[in-house]
Amino acid sequence: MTMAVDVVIVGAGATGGLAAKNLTDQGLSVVVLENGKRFQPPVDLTNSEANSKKIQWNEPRVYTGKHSVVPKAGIGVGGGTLTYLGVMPRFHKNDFKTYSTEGVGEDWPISYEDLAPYYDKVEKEFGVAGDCGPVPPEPYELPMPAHRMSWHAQVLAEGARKSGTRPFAPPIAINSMEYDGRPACIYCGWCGSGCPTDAKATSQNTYLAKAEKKGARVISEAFVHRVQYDPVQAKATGVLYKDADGNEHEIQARIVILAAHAIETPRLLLLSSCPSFPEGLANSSGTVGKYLLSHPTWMVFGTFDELVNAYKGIQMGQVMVQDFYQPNRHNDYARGYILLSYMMTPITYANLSGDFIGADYKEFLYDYPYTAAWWAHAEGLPNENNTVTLDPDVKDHRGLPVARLTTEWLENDIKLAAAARDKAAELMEASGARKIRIGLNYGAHAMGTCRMGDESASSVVNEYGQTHDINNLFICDTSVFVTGTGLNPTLTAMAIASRAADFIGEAVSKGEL
Ligand SMILES: Cc1cc2nc3c(=O)[nH]c(=O)nc-3n(C[C@H](O)[C@H](O)[C@H](O)COP(=O)(O)OP(=O)(O)OC[C@H]3O[C@@H](n4cnc5c(N)ncnc54)[C@H](O)[C@@H]3O)c2cc1C
Repeated sequence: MTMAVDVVIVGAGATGGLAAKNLTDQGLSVVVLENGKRFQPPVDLTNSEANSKKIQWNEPRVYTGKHSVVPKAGIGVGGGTLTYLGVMPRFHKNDFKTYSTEGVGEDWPISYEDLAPYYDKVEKEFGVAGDCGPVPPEPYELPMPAHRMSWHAQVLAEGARKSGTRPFAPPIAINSMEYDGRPACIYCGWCGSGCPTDAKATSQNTYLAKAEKKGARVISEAFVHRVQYDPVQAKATGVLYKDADGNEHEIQARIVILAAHAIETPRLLLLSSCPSFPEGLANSSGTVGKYLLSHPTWMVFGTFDELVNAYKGIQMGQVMVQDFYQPNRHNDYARGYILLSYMMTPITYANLSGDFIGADYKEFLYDYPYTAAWWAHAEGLPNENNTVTLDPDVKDHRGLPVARLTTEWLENDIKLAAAARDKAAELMEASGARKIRIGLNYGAHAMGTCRMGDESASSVVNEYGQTHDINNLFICDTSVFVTGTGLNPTLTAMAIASRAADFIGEAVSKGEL
């Protein structure tokens, strides 16, 4: 099958869905291609932890390097938002200027002020509840009030307050009241397995649903394996994809947008090498796949004499501490960290235990209903050697090389994460835990790999996600991040995508694209 449209978007996740809605509203014909299936959450994703296997990226990848990274990627119409936990804080002003403020990382070509109107817009369109907290980038209001803290969050907040910090209910994209036609949360605790009530905002139940009503087409089980390039026009001309039966299709488009997340977007560019771009499409800088960012994190568990039943309620972020986020020159590390409440369903709890074994492990499992948990979440600085490349040996079921991830934390990352872990343990003790256990240490989230910048020699895209090399090829997912910050990434990725979509619409109306 061959089809011709104005815009083809690869990936129906957080940013792809948003771009589809925005560009459809601007009158463009849009097709979104998604590798995963289309689920009906109330039917397909009800009350089973095993569901997360259906909606988390489940194709092979190769992990190398000294430290482990869990890219936290989704699959299916809705992408990562099907399984994410909805914590949606704004980045801070100095997050965009780490080099000028602390001499580490790099400055972004955009500032907080560039994104502020888009943060505001996305929070309203998507539906975010909560407070901006005691140290926001600027005071701001969210469209829904905060959720009442669960008992788990109250236990953690009490210790945090006793220790002199200011815990608060952070922004979270789960309805605290009926909003935009979706119901209020019933606190069933299945957020990560796919919200069965639609109270959690996903790309599927917000942007994509609206885009499809206006004529956008979302094709699921469509794996894009090549972006087509015409050297005569110096333009991307569309994409090739394989359907579930392995049949080949082509979509021709004036504009190609990659929104496949920070692992699959660079993989696709590397798979799309051609005589004009032998090292990967739009990779004249050689930076496609480099500077893979993630958050160095530790799980910190505290077990109490009384039942906590932390699995009741929203899984993550019913309480956050951001008092240690601001850089402080008295620290022996740069940047900052946050603490987030995080209690998971039983199998994930068992997996996040780290290396407890034998009787210790048995006791840890037994303690589940008595246990509270902080997720200590720090910033990992950009490192050119942290990469996504094509694995030379392992192929997917289509015969295509899979992504190979290489990661190593450097000294600052390790020190910062350790400070976050120790602070979480201190707060847990102040809450009255009788036993504190340090669980898994891993790199969470995936960002970077096609970073934005003003210089075409050292970055892949400009501030609007437009590749320096090919003016009708855009990237609008978390791969464009320059630094990872210590905060959850999705709201910022969506704000960037919203700004990129406005830029594309304007360029089209001026006849520039
Ligand atoms: C368990 C979990 C919890 C999380 N919790 C939070 C949280 O609380 N807060 C937060 O900010 N973030 C959270 N995240 C991360 C969040 O999901 C991602 O940051 C976000 O979804 C990234 O958006 P994206 O548009 O870049 O990519 P995604 O939303 O991942 O969408 C990319 C889509 O592209 C598809 N795709 C990939 N390759 C191809 C291809 N070649 N052809 C066709 N389709 C393709 C994928 O299947 C996927 O659906 C969490 C993630 C997980 C897994």
